[in-house]
Amino acid sequence: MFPWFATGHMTPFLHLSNELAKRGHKITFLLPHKALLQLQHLNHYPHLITFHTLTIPHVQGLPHGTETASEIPISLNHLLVIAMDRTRDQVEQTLGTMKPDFVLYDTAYWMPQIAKKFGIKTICYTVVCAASTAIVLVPARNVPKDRLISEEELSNPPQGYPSSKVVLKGTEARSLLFISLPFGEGNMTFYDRTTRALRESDAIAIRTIREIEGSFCDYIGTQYGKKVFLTGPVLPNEAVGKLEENLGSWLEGFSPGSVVFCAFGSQINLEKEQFQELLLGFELSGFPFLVALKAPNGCESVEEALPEGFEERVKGIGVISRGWVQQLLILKHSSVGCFVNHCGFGSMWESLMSDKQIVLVPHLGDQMLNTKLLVEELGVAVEVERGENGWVSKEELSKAIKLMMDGDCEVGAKVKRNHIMWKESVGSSNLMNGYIDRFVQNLQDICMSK
Ligand SMILES: O=c1ccn([C@@H]2O[C@H](COP(=O)(O)OP(=O)(O)O[C@H]3O[C@H](CO)[C@@H](O)[C@H](O)[C@H]3O)[C@@H](O)[C@H]2O)c(=O)[nH]1
Repeated sequence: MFPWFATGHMTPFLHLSNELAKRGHKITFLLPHKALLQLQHLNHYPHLITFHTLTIPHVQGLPHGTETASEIPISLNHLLVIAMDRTRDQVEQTLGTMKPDFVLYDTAYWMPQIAKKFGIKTICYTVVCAASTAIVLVPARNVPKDRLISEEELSNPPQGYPSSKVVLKGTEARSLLFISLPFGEGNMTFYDRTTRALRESDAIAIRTIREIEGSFCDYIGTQYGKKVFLTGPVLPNEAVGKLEENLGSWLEGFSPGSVVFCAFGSQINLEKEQFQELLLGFELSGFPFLVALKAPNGCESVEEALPEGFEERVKGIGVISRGWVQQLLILKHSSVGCFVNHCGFGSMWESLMSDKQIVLVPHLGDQMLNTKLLVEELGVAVEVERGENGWVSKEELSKAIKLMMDGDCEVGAKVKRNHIMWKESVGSSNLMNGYIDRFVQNLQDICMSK
């Protein structure tokens, strides 16, 4: 396993490793040392899953010691990509020694080249929604070679794209403009790298299910002329561990379904004004709240960014966490009634599998498409209305929360009914196990083929 050095990528690769180990397979997981510290407790089969740490070279422009995407703002991601490229010799050496049957990777487009030398099959495993690959990263998407792609071009889906609902509108394409920006050795763009990673693999695998994204998966298969295997969402069955004591007893103090929980994953640093506006929105909603957001851009800490007098005003009813929280365990707590999140692919599945009402505030391109899947296709969530330039006002946030928390509101009730239905149909362990069993069979078939 060789995922991109970001939590949202390494975690699903590890969940898949656990499922493969559960079926008796042996896995070597390549990752930076710092990621090992964060992930090792999620390894449920230490006798079968071995972590192999890589030395991440320093790249000029990155803070010294950077090893993972969650340590840097998104604007520096391309430099970490260069650092990943420079681990190529270490990866090659490890593959040559281990000689696995397969290697699963996502962004390292050079993996098929080295794997072929040792007769190892390659699976390009994408852990974002199939819709985002289908709309941006297919050969039919014309990406200009001599200039940056425009917002308007990106808002037009490529020829044959199978949906008119799951598309990017207006300014939503803005966060994806970087795909045509050349960088690093060879001046490749993100589009070049990812399409090459997909094109040169022996097969493509996607962390999704046909029941939600079948048409997008078929489109990707046709575009690349390749087999597409699905693993399902590969969520751990149970949240591991115990909720941190202070937080647990704080939550216990509230009645069932009354607390709003908010988290925006591992990558988003908001602008300070937007960060403050959201906090004021939680206060305005009148519900108790627990917010886990990273310090905004330009601030060293969350404290420094709080609105004037905020903590005193919300004392007892509002908690603003100072770091990573146990999202899965919080989502299991009966006092939590609503989950406000960015709809990263991990959080999208975790929301869907929870019994909490879902309010979405997407920021990045794939998050916008995930949001469309939940809001437009499944009807299990609402998205907070944005103003000009993507601004989320406290009034709109509070309005969306109230809509979802009000038991008598028709919209909230409809969303809840749909959510229960989808949770039951896609959350069954039979369905999830069926996906993994078929995936293992797909791998075995590939192994047998020339
Ligand atoms: O305080 C926190 C915050 C997050 N999480 C967990 O961390 C994961 C976060 O994953 P995800 O929701 O996918 O968010 P990101 O980390 O932001 O994900 C990145 O990777 C995803 C692909 O997996 C993309 O969809 C996103 O756009 C990209 O930001 C989830 O399992 C959460 O449960 C915690 O446990 N505690």
